[in-house]
Amino acid sequence: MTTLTQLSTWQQLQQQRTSYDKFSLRASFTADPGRAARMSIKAAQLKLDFSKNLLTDDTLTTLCQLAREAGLEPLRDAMFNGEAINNTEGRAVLHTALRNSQRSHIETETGSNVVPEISATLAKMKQFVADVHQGVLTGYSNKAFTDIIAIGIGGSFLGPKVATEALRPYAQAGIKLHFVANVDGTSLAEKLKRIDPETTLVVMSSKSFSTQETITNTQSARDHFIANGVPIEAIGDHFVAISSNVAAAVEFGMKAENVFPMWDWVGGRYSLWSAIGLPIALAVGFDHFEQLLRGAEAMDKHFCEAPLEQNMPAIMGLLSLWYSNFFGTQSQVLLSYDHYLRGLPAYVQQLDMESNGKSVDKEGNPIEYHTGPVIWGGEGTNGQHAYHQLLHQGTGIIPADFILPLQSHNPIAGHHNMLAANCFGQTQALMQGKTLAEARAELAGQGLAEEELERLARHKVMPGNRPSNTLLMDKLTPFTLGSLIALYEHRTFVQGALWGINSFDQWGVELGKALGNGVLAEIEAKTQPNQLDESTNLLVAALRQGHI
Ligand SMILES: O=P(O)(O)OC[C@H]1O[C@](O)(CO)[C@@H](O)[C@@H]1O
Repeated sequence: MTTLTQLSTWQQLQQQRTSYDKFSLRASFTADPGRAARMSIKAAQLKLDFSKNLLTDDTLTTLCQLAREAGLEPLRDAMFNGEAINNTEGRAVLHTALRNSQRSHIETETGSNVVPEISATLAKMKQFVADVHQGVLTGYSNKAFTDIIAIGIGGSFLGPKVATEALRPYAQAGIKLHFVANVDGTSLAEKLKRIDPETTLVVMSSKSFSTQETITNTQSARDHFIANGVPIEAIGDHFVAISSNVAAAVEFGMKAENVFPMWDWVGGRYSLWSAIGLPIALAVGFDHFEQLLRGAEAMDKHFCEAPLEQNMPAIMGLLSLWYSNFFGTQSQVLLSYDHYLRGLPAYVQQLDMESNGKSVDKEGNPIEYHTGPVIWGGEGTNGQHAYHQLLHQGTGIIPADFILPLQSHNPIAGHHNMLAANCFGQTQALMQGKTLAEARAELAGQGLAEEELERLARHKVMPGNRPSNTLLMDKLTPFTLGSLIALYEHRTFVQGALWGINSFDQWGVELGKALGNGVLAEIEAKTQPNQLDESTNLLVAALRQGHI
């Protein structure tokens, strides 16, 4: 089998890479007035400007050829068609089916059509949301729900949390959402302080129904509710669940009709489109949740139909590979120039790092190139007063995605133009940098004496040539949010597909969970003491004593 690095296009890219030592983005823009218009794509109500990348037309063509040679398109089609591309778990990967309003038949590898159960679940969610909002479903005392505590972790938390935060302008009046993920009791306790159990609904989300944090938080919330007036026989009115393990949820005390299904063919970090999105629908209404699905569906269509040279997720994935494997970059930064999108970096962090943090290929062979980058980021303009210094003048290249809605939901005079100017100005500064001559001229303009000017000039030099994408949308809406999240899902897929890894398992998190259970047994003195390594034994002993 030909490996990625043996492909002829990989070798062409290696040759092309050498010419980038002399490549200047600033000069490219001067020499080529059509660069930005040509290196821009509009799809699914998003616009990507990728012209501020270390990229020539030739390299773009070669990268797309690499994708073709590596079989990206057939693998993409296999995913959309329900083939078991998650080969270590023998599962289909069908989160895209959850938002497909066109097809009535999508089969998993076992031959079962998933569409009817998706439709039935959406209908059930719609009814449930309407019943909660209209006060048809109430707590034990027949008072309407005012608060929802959503308990879940990882993919059963980040999607609902980030989408609910992002869609705040569409919030349903009279309903407050609270998210609890961490097993740190403080997280739950702080939320419980803010709610009245009598008018609070708990939505527990756990695909497996075995995740320690989620089970423990839900049990403790149930204890709190019972201790604060909710009759034990009414717990089923206040607790609902989303899980692929319906039996376990019912055993826990949920009413069977209030357990929403999840399926093996939806990965946790790809699950916000399923019933795991119930907290989103409760927060913003089912119609807006449907719009979120439509936005993602529009991006799916684009990903499936656009030629690679005009394909937003493909180009973003290829750029990621270009930097990781040919420039040695280790991380990528996401900069949301929208307060409502402040959680997106954390969402994409899980999506990408849990998917592509792998070092063997699909057959288990060690791979010889760098895979999943570290994903991090935050909210513009805060980052400009913190870590942007490293982006501009640090020793390494950190490719950046800048995300900006053109219209604000809160157009307070002047603010949005300043926000946008900061966003665009940062991409410009990263791209063009500042030469030594420019630094000198600037200092001379400030009237500095020659010696002082020379002393400072080198500190003011900015190398430039620092790559960035700019993603624009008219406005942050449920549709554009869906499209944006699906874009990052598919970017992640493209990278994993090219690297030949399985982006849909996460075995790496299992060892920590298993060892954590062993440590807990020691802490609770259920096993012989001092069975662990010396360092961990001493840590456990300190905890038991309660002081250092
Ligand atoms: O929904 P569950 O089964 O509680 O799992 C929560 C999370 O734990 C993981 O399995 C591992 O961290 C994630 O992939 C998943 O989203």
